[in-house]
Amino acid sequence: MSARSLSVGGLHLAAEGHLLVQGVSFTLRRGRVLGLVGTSGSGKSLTTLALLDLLPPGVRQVAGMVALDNAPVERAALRGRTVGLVQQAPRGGFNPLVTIGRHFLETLACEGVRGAAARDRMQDLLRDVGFGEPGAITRLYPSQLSGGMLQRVMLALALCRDPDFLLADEPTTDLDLIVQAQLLDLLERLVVRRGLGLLLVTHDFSVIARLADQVVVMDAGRVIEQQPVHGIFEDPAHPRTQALLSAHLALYA
Ligand SMILES: Nc1ncnc2c1ncn2[C@@H]1O[C@H](COP(=O)(O)OP(=O)(O)OP(=O)(O)O)[C@@H](O)[C@H]1O
Repeated sequence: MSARSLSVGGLHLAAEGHLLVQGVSFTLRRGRVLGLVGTSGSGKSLTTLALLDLLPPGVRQVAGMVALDNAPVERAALRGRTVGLVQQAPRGGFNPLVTIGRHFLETLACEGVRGAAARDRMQDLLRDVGFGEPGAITRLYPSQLSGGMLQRVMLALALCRDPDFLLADEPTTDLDLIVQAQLLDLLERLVVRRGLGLLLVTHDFSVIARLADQVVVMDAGRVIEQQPVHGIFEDPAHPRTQALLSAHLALYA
């Protein structure tokens, strides 16, 4: 049965004796978007990776737990089937010597889906992320696709196992504004249509304003504020959130 919520509680991460993330807790709900925002180095990516036990070498979890519907779970077992992951800079996430179709077929084979069933599923997934003619895309190599197209392919690959939750770490960084807007529209459609619970990691308050329901603000490894999106913009409580918002408005308002 599908889980309704994915929580992280009391997460502490350390490297070389220093705490990098301290006491981070939040809950992601199906059909909702949780924005995780903060300056560069505030601990957003490490927190996201810790949810799936994918921390880089040298960084270890010293406390904390991950739970589905409040029941603690083995994090590695969540990968793919329960929780999908999309990261920034999609070109680095592909094998340049292998076609897009091969990427799908290998991922689906891990699920035991092969042959015509795998090809049908691949076409459906590519249509779901907005490719009108999926057959043309599957024959191409990663270098033949734009950054925005690759990000959509990455998204489709993350959806191969029909996860309940999606972690998207800076999914629109490095994309031009039009492609960014298209990708955010697509993510919103997936949340509504599939009932995905989306963790949207970003340093960009415009992205938060566009998509998030609930917002967690991190600074120097800690959660400094957590509230519904309108509260973050209309009545930010923490001075650091206020400073981040002012900096954003000075640049973009
Ligand atoms: N492999 C690592 N070993 C040691 N320290 C690390 C490692 N990866 C990240 N850090 C440190 O952990 C802290 C949090 O990093 P993290 O990448 O989670 O930040 P972030 O908020 O995602 O930043 P950005 O928006 O730039 O991606 C930073 O101080 C960073 O230097």
